[in-house]
Amino acid sequence: MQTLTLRRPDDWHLHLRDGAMLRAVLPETTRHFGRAIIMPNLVPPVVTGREAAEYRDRILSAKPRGSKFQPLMTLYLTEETEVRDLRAAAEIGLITAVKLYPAGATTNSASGVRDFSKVRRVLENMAQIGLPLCVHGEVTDSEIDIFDREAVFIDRVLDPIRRDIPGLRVVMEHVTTSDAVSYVREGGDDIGATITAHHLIINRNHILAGGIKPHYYCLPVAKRETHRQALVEAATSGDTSFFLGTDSAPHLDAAKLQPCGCAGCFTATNTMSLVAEVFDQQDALEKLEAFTSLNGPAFYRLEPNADTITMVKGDPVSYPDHIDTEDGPVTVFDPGMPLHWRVEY
Ligand SMILES: NC(=O)N[C@@H](CC(=O)O)C(=O)O
Ligand SMILES: [Zn+2]
Ligand SMILES: [Zn+2]
Repeated sequence: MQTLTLRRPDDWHLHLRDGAMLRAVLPETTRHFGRAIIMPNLVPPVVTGREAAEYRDRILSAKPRGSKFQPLMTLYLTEETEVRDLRAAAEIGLITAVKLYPAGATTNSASGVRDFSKVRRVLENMAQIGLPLCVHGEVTDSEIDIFDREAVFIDRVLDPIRRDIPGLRVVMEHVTTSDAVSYVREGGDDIGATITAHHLIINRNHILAGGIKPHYYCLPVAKRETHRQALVEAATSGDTSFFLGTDSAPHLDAAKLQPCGCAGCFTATNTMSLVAEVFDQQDALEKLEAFTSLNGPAFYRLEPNADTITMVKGDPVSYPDHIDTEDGPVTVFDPGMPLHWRVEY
């Protein structure tokens, strides 16, 4: 039997939501992960230090008994974000990063940034104190094709910001293109990128060919196969700039299975099996720990988790096809292929 022992993994991009959804999805993450960067796109968003502290407390109260899981909080950057509040939250270790959503780019991003000159002072302060900016990297202009929005964002928004504010530490979240992979690979120590499990597995055909698959629809939308291959190459290369951020984004099935369904794949339940399968297929299992457990902490200047998990290879693993919440089911991401690695308890 093949086994693999890894430092306990972290999730550097996670949506937990709130209320009934939080209670239902949190155990799916705490089962395997030590820490996670918690996305602030609640309704209304988590904008101030006080709101982040309150949200952190709600997460801690929903945590399964005995779990040592640590939520790493973020603030949602708006044009009104106050430098003083942000610096105070960073100083006491309440927040680990700040999240930039271009207004209108994705789920619950209406309060995001429209005019980047309005957040310049905040970004300068973040550069001074080394507080990372997590970025949803897509332009929102309706005339830009949805498959080009990430690449155009790099040229028109991200690169100018990074030139303007040297020393700003940036995580390009959920990268989906070879353009982003190259930009991050050549971008030096102040830029990293998260890659999701689902973008390592699906390309745009999986969403559209042979019938539309709402559960594969997420933002940034999966691109053509050559881009998926670039992501797999980056993740399995061992390059320290790339680390796991699941972007596990639960939505009720009732909200996804609509004429205008919302964006997000829910992968918290089977992430480690998904990612291990991809690495195994690439003959790169020796690089799995770097991607899931070491590169992320190194970028965020934190220690890796002290404890480990063990994964075991065997007969195909089965997962529930959905989890139940008080408000209805949430479908678990189906990779469309057997998964052979499971986390042992
Ligand atoms: N990824 C998604 O498709 N959706 C995320 C938002 C995001 O991460 O962009 C969500 O909050 O549902
Ligand atoms: Zn996003
Ligand atoms: Zn997300």
